[in-house]
Amino acid sequence: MGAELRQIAGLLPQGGPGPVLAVIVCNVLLGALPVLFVVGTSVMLGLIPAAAEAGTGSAQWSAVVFAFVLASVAFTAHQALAPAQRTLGDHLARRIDGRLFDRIITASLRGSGLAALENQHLIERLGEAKQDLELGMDSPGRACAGALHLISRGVQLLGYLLVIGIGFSWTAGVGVVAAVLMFRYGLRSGLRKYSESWERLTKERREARYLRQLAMGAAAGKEIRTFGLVEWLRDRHRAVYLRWLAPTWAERRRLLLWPYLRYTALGLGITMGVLVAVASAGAGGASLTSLALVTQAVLNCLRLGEFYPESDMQTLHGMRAYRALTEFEQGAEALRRAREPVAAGGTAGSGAADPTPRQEIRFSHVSFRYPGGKHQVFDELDLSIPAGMCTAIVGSNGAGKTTLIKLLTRLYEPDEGTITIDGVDLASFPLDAWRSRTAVVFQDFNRYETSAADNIGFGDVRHGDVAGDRDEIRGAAKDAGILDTIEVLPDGLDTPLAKHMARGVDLSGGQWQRLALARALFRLRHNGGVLVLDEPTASLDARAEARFFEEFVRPANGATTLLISHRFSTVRHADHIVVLSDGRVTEAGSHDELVRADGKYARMFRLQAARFTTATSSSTDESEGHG
Ligand SMILES: Nc1ncnc2c1ncn2[C@@H]1O[C@H](COP(=O)(O)OP(=O)(O)OP(=O)(O)O)[C@@H](O)[C@H]1O
Repeated sequence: MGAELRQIAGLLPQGGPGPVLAVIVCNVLLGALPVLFVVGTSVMLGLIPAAAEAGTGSAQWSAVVFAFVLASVAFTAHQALAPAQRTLGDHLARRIDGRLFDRIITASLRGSGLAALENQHLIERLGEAKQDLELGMDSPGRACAGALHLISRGVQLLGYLLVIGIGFSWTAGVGVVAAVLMFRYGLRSGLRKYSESWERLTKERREARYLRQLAMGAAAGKEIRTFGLVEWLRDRHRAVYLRWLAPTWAERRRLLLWPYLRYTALGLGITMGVLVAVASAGAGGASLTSLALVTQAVLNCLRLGEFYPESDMQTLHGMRAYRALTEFEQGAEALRRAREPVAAGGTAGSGAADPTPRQEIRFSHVSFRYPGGKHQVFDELDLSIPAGMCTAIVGSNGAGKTTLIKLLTRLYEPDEGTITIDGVDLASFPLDAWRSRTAVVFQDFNRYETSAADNIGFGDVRHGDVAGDRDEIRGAAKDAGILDTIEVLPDGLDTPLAKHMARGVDLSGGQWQRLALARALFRLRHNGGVLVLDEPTASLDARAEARFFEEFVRPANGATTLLISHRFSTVRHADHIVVLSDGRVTEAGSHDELVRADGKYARMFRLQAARFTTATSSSTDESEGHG
């Protein structure tokens, strides 16, 4: 508890002084009022015999009425304040969780590189933090509110200690408080151990969650049905769930039940002793008031040994998300320090601040391995990408083509070697200046759930209002061959591209790909100099693919284009073709040169051409049918 309370105390200021103070005051009152009620009712009880004798209107009678009013006010105020405890606590929790959401977003977006977001351990920690915060049941905000709610129980305990101590005996008061603390200790330590064992089963819970997600998603749903995986999925989920449930129940009995019973028995023993002492004091002539006072105080105290629903689980589990977030922040920071460029960049050695290539982009002796990765993706890679032309990169799966783009866009830095622009180290240009020159269509491009205009305008948000530059957006859409599709949507360029939004629609895979191309073109129109295309025709139909080079790559005139594709019908038109294999360039030249050289490129080309010829000779012109 100590470490958790320290973390909670460190987080509390995030809630703001006003809300924290309000929760504290509310809890102090909620703790004091029941004690006041006990005092009021006990005093009233003690005064009744004398008041009955003196009759109405006597001073004794007025004293009874005063004690009654005091007890009633205490009772009513407690009833009225109890909902405020929850409301104020909720408000504080939301404020603190809101701040942590900001931290999650900041931590995720921090830095210019991608290493933290591609690190399995860190991304899991981030996911855990996000999930607990989103659920909001045992979040750090709830832990803070829960810890402050403990004040109310603490004030009550202290009040009863004073009542028993003053009204009867300090030894009895300390004994009862000790019994209560013992109940609580048994309960809390059982809960804590259970919570630790729960965290040990994270792997099983994650797998069960993953299987549930598979069952509920449309994307996976297609394969699950067509491959007949329904039974497999159901059985697997049940098995994983039981694998997680069985030890959980065993632990519950071991960690929660037995310690709870042991400590409860001890606490009850002490309490019984105190009650017997109170009873014998009563027989020995103690006053009615002190007898009522002590009996009520002892019984109410006993109730404080129970589970606190407003605090216990929250303070035990709530800080899990905070720890996960802190771990992500620290891990990401360490990765960044080790692997990332200084985002502001340095000054270009040549004195030129503009990184637009005029002669070539060159990879010289570049070696690279992903952080924590087992194998070297590049080993002394040497590669020249001539400026103003289209260079195509081909290679088998896993050869490192996408990694090459990540290095070029400086999402990662080479472990060794340099990338230069016209002889100047790329790392010496300001990162923003370089990124603003590059337009990239990634293989797994984003599908933004916003309007079609935004989806294109995101290509260059620095151009004022994202969707404001309508003519340019239309121009880019036209060049990417998607304008006709957009114009027939319910609200044209303003149509939201998400089915769950009002008047929203979804596009086909190929239409989305054209939209991603339009986004890159929009950037080229404003700022580009380098165009990077990773599998840009993967979802295009045959006719669009055949025309892709002429209609899309050629018009990007003057841009230095890097094209990655497995489709040789696209690749063959490139000015320069490079074959990547085993982390190095094994062949380079024009299509004709490489075919003449009769190496790997020629073999891959012939293989695809032969397939195409066989396919087309055995069917009618299928491509026309899809156009
Ligand atoms: N984030 C990552 N962390 C660790 N290893 C990675 C990561 N991304 C890719 N790799 C590994 O790096 C190697 C190169 O991957 P890359 O995605 O660059 O290949 P590719 O040539 O683009 O493949 P494909 O043609 O299948 O798209 C592969 O062995 C892959 O497993």
